[in-house]
Amino acid sequence: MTRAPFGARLAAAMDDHGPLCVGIDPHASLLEAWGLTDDAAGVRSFALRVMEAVGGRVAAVKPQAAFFERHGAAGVAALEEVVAAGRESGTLVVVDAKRGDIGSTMGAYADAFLRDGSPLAGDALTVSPYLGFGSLDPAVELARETGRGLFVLCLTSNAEGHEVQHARTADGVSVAAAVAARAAELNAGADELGSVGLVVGATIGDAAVRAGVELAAVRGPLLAPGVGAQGAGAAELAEVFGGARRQVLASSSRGVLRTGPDVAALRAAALRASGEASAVLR
Ligand SMILES: O=c1ccn([C@@H]2O[C@H](COP(=O)(O)O)[C@@H](O)[C@H]2O)c(=O)[nH]1
Repeated sequence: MTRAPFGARLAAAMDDHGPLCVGIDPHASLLEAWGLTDDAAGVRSFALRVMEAVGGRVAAVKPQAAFFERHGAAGVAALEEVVAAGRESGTLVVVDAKRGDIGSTMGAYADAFLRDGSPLAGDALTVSPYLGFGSLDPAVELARETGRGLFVLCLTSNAEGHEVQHARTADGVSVAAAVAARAAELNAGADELGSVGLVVGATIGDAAVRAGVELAAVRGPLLAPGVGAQGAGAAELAEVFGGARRQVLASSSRGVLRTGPDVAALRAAALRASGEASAVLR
């Protein structure tokens, strides 16, 4: 199937709907709060209700694969339904599975999440470069071939990320800066926004500056989890992203999901979060 590159599709979606990605994280506690069972049927109802509320109204959704996988095959089947619902509503789907492995195995992950015809293939996948950036090559190649995108973990929103991401290579460059530089190389030929993005937490304060990561130079999208439940808001987005703010896709899961299960309330929360992100990022 021929489709425009992910970066171009995401840029258009953010222009149309604002720079918000709604995370679909069916935590056990949220399932209980929504009156749903903590099993695959509950996860399915939860996720499809979020899609009903926000499909066609926000730039992207980000199902967190772990919350589906914890319910086995039936949970994974629910994730497949979310991917299909995104396709039907025209909302981009970023599957947050954070895959990363030796190249030969990475090829199999790429087949699962990035190959046309796979029921788990959304529009983009989160990947981990911490087995070496080159180990991601099979995913990079297949994503390019199929017009899909990648978000490579760079500066994550959790405090523990620091010990790996701020470590220095033999050249004195931080690991995060080396990851960002490799992503920038892959985006070199892109017209507007490239298709190889980074994950940069909205909670990291001045860490990009301290790690020498030149966010704008990446020329790809910057997925920014941490908005809402992890404490980041407009001020934090402005601080972290500065001159790269137009590349940012802010991501909020529990901040929106807590307002469910009412569809209208979920939709209102998502639109409010999208408006707040637009005010600072667009
Ligand atoms: O650095 C990262 C990378 C990914 N995440 C994921 O985003 C959501 C955050 O959920 P909230 O409820 O909005 O806190 C979750 O799926 C994480 O796995 C992240 O938080 N930080």
